[in-house]
This record gives sequence, structure tokens and C-alpha cells, in this order.
Amino acid sequence: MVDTEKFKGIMIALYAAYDDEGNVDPARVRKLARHYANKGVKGLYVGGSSGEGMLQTAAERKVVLEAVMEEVGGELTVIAHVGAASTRESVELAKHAEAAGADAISAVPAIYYRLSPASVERHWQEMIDSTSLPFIIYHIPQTTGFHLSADLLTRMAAQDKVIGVKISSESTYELQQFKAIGGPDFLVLNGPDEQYLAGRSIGADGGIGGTYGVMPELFLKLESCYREGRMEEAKAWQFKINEIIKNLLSFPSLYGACKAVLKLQGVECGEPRLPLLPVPQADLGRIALLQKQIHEYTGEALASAQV
Ligand SMILES: CC(=O)N[C@@H]([C@@H](O)[C@H](O)[C@H](O)CO)[C@@H](O)CC(=O)C(=O)O
Repeated sequence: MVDTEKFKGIMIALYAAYDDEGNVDPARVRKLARHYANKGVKGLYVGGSSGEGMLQTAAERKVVLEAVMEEVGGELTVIAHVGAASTRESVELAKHAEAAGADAISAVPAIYYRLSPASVERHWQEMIDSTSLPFIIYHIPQTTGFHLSADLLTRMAAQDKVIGVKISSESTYELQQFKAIGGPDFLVLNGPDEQYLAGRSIGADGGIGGTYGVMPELFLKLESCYREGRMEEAKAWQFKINEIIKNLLSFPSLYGACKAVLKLQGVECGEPRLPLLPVPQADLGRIALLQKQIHEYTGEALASAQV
């Protein structure tokens, strides 16, 4: 039986970190991972959507995971997203994740081809069978086009190694249904950061999110209010977070905006890889204003923690 406690809480979907020429930069990856370890988050989700795993070669993805493990392995929970277009590459990455010491692997159904449930099941099963690591399904139908059915989830969740699902679809009803299918010990991790509180309230055990990375203190605060039953306060923090997210989503790419904000926080991880667009020069003033707002809210969150 896998102890799932270490997967519950605030898990950052780690951004990709590149040098100024756009190459994966292990030193910047380590600095980014350390930045979050120092903030007190539960763990990192490496190589997912925010991590641009789908835009990197398998060799690059291995370098990223190794850098993360060297910096925070054993200190933070590390989930390696190993999903790739082919099952072969996903299995290669899964085996590498086990050798590197990751705590779990996770994968999207696959990309580009329209796949049948049988095909996705086989794809995931090959990864699951290739290691002794726990497996977390990554359900993100708006990007993969594959909708995880109750039937398939039921079959997957029946396996001991399949410990949970990260659900990035926007339906909290679906989240609640997934929890009901998996049962109380099956992890359900909230994907839409805008609905963290709604997801938690309806059964999520924690969350994995991309925007957590520019405001971890606010999500940690929201989580602690929720745990302590201070729902009105939790709601107020979720609303503040949503102001920031709405703003982040107004830039040409979310990840470009997040990285530009992070740079102002003193952590450089380059621009996103094309086709994800960086922030245009003309929009840098808006990024500065956004960072100012995050800074103010973070100050409030930290001050209220001391009361
Ligand atoms: C569709 C999507 O990218 N969803 C994000 C959210 O963090 C999302 O960026 C946020 O809710 C803003 O819309 C995460 O669920 C994805 C994620 O955790 C990842 O980067 O792997």
C-alpha cells in the first residue's frame, strides 16, 4: 500500500527553465526547485504542461528531472510527468524517473492521435508495468481531446499502483465523481487553479497547478484556511488569486507571463519555448504591475500567518 500523504497539499507544476539561448539549463532548474522548497510547498510536478515536457526531447526531460532530484529529492515530493507522443518514449522516461528517484510517475493519455479508450489503457499500462513507482493519471481533456470515462477510471483505479488522478478539466462534478469511483484512499488532485477551493471542498486532496509558481504563499494560505475550516477567509484568498490568474491569462501565453513575473521575483528561467509566446516588450509594464499586486497580497498572507 502506497502512503499517499506525501502527495496531499500544494504541488507546484514546475516551469521549464532555459538559458538565454533557449536550452534546458540545469542550474536554473535547480534554482527554481530550491525557490519552491524554501517556500514550504509539498512537492513538484515535473515536465507537465507548465513544464513544457511536450516541447522537449526525452534527453532534455531527463536532464530536468535529474536536476530537480539533485536539488530537492527526498525533501519535496517529486512527480515526474512521463507522458509523450509514443508509448515507447513514455516507458523510457518512466524507467528513467524510477532510476532518478522520483516519488511517482504521471502521464497524459498521449497526444496528436485520436485514441480509443483501449489504446489509452494500453499506453498507460505499459508505463505502469515498466516500474515499481505509483502512477497518477493526468486528465486534461481540453488539451489532449481524450475524455477519461468512468469505466476506464474504474479499471485503472482497481490497480494498487494507480494511486490517483490529477484532474484539470473544469468540472468539479467530474472531480467528485472521480473521487467516488476511486474511493477515499484514491488521490484526486485539483487542476484548475481558479477552482482550488471548490475542488478541495468537493473532494480533492490537494492540487497541482501552474500559477501556484508565481504566488505559492497565496495557495499555501488558502490551503491552511481551508484545513482550519475558515471558509470565508479561504474564499477571499481564492478571489484574490483569481484576480491574478485573470490577469496572467490576458498575455499571449500564460507560461510566458508566469516566467516574466518570476523573473521580477529574482528567479530567471528564460522564455517559454515556441510556439508558446514570450511577453512582448510593450507588455512588460503590465507584468510589473501584476508583480506589484502579487507582492502586496503575499505580504498580507505572510503577515496574517504571524498573527
Ligand atoms: C489547462 C492547464 O494548463 N491547467 C493548469 C492550471 O494550472 C492552469 O494553468 C491554471 O488553472 C490557469 O488557468 C494545470 O492544471 C496544468 C498543470 O498542472 C501542469 O502544468 O501540468
